[in-house]
Amino acid sequence: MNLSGVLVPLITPFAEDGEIALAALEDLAYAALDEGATGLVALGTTAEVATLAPDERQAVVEICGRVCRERGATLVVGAGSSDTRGSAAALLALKDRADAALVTVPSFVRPSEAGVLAHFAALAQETPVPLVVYNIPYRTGQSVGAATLRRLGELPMVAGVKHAVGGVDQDTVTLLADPPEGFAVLAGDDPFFSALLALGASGGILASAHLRTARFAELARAWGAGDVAHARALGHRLSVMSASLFAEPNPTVLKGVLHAQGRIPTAAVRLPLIPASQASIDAVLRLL
Ligand SMILES: O=C(O)C1=N[C@H](C(=O)O)C[C@H](O)C1
Repeated sequence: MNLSGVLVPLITPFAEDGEIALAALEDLAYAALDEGATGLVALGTTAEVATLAPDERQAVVEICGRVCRERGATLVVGAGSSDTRGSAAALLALKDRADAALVTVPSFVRPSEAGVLAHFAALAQETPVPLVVYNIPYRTGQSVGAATLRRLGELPMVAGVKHAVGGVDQDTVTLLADPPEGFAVLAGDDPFFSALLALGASGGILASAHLRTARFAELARAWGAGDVAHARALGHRLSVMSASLFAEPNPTVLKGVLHAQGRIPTAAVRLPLIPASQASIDAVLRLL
């Protein structure tokens, strides 16, 4: 398993009849890996996972798993909920189907940081695959500070964190100054990818990397190699594109752009998301 470089959380393309466009999904998966991504994330937020039926989720994981196996790439699968027992059951179902699970900090419940730690400690005892904690307080309503993130990173089956706090705050700097041994800190807010790499993040899980995948991979390599001048300039350019992609709720703009490029059959999203405006889509197309 490789939790460095760029992992692409795939969108779920829909056909005219509203069903998943499986062939287009497979094409996106191959394209991401062939253009330099180290892995894929199936069933992330970007996949509109909340709207997918169980059989649809299974089909997505099967396609992503097959493509990753063929390419020798890492597959991370989104799993779990705000219910610890239910999350443990969902993780058991990933045995032999994923290299790692992306597990969001329990949302809406706001269990306290001690509760978050207890949740992941319980999951770490039962999970058959390593866990990547998804820390995204502006979606979950639960903040997790650097001290708790360090303790999470010391749990035996916790391999990393997808860190998406909407900026570069003191906890981010503190964590990256001294992460636990073998604990991968992955940027989860696309516009801050370059900034987190500069601070020592191992990579990122980035919806934006459906586009210009090779350049995002190049950015990770440039920071890793200490090529600061190149990394800084490239990072600024990609960050502008990422910010435009997130001008409306993810993945609505991204889907509009992929459709305009002819890579997916429709730009459709499922409610409660609504399609992005043409102005937002055009703004990204102008930057490509
Ligand atoms: O699905 C994901 O994983 C991602 N989701 C984030 C979000 O929608 O908030 C964005 C990030 O690029 C990856």
